[in-house]
This record gives sequence, structure tokens and C-alpha cells, in this order.
Amino acid sequence: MTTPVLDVRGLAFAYPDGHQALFGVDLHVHRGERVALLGPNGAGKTTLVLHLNGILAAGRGSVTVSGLPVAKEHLKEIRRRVGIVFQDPDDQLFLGTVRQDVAFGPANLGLKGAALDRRVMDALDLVGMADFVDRPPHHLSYGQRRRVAVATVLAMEPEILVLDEPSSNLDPASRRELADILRSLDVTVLMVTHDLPYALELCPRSVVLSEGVVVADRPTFDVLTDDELMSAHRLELPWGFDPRRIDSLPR
Ligand SMILES: Nc1ncnc2c1ncn2[C@@H]1O[C@H](COP(=O)(O)OP(=O)(O)OP(=O)(O)O)[C@@H](O)[C@H]1O
Repeated sequence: MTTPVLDVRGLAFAYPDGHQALFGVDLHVHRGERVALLGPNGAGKTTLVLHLNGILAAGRGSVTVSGLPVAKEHLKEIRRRVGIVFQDPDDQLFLGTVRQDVAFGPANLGLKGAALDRRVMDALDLVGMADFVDRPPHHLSYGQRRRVAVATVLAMEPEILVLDEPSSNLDPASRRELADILRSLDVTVLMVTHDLPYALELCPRSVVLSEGVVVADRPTFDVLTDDELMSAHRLELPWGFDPRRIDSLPR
């Protein structure tokens, strides 16, 4: 078996006020997988994600990314390997142009000149935003800003792309276009979402976190059709959506 890209073992964490948010979480993600992280509000999903690039430090247990422990001495490399796209694109876009925002991370790693330009354009091409390279991000629509936020992370050539609620606030066409983009990328994906049809469409595997514990780690279809599991952990499908009536599932 190859080394997992993401290897979380026995991760436990309490916030400074004493609230225990994670109780011994195990999660192994291999190269090329797309995994959905599901669970009700307050389950600990964000807390887990914030451990993946060292924003929070494990109380107990460990996180490694392609064999490298998430620890203070490796943070720069860990943050290159783990690209997190936060829910609000405006948390990620803060410079004058799309080019500057996408160049920011790779320039910090020392890339310059033509190599930096190529990296920026390649990342924007992947999300279909190359024509917007000289536009100010605040002149773009929300869906376009989300794509540029994904490009800022792709420009770092991460080993794992972590997306927090990628479909939120997108209109149906933008939601589908982003799904097409994510499916086309040659990168390992961990996606936090409450949008269960999106999880089914994009992620063959789902991990369900509830009250700081992994309660299921199975094919997404199996999770979404397990009525007992779904109702026990406050997971609900949108009205009228039946996973059994989907023609083809992602691989
Ligand atoms: N800074 C903090 N201090 C204390 N408790 C916190 C803090 N941040 C989160 N929590 C608590 O930790 C638990 C897990 O929160 P977390 O944000 O990880 O959940 P989540 O699964 O991401 O929820 P949501 O789906 O609502 O985004 C919750 O009970 C929350 O109230």
C-alpha cells in the first residue's frame, strides 16, 4: 500500500475554553481520491480541516501529509502541500488583480519571472479564468471569485486540495461548472460540504463526522441511502432528491 497523501491518526483537540471538538479521529486519503467530509453543524469538520495545514495543533494524535508531519518546523512545506479553499473567496483574494493574487503564494516560494507567469496562467487555465488575469478580483462575480480562489491554491501545486463548502452561494450553472472543473483536476480532494447531491456527484467516498467522531467512512452512495445513519446524524437529502435514481456515480 502506498503512503497516504493524508494520514490523520487518533486526532483529538479541545479549544482553549475546554470544549472538546475532536475525539480520536482517523482519516486516510490516498493519491487521486476525492473524499467528502460530511456531518451536521458543530460536528468538528472545520476543526479537523484547520489541523491539516497546522492552523490548529493536535492536542493528541498526529497528521502527516505524504509522510511529512504537520508540525511547526515543516509549516511552510505543509502549507504548500495542503491547499485550503475557504468558504468565502474574499478571505483569499486581497490584492489589486487576479494575477497578483494567484502569484502571491508561488512568489513567496521563490518563483519569479517567466516561471511565475506560467504558473499563474496554468492555474487560471485550470479553472477557466485566464481571460480575467488583469481584472481586479472585486469586479468579478462571486462564482468567478470562487474559481480564482481555487486557482490561488492550485498555483502552489498542492498534493491535496481541501475545499470548504465549494458549492455554497453558487447558481446552478456555476455549481455544475465548478464540479466539472474539480473533476478535471489531477489532484487529491477533500471536500467539506452540506450539499449531499454535490458530494454524491463528485466524491466516490464520504466520511461522516458527528460530535467529533468519525461515524462512517464508506462509498457516498451507501452513506446517502443509509436512512438510519442519515437521521442519527442530522443528514438530510434535499426534497425530491433520490440517490437511487442517479444514472451514473463518480469513480
Ligand atoms: N474557537 C472556538 N472555541 C471554542 N469552541 C469552538 C471554537 N470553534 C469551534 N468550537 C466548537 O467546536 C465544535 C466543532 O466546531 P466546528 O466549527 O469544527 O464544526 P463544523 O462541523 O465545521 O460545523 P459547521 O457545519 O457548522 O461549519 C462546535 O461545538 C463549536 O461550537
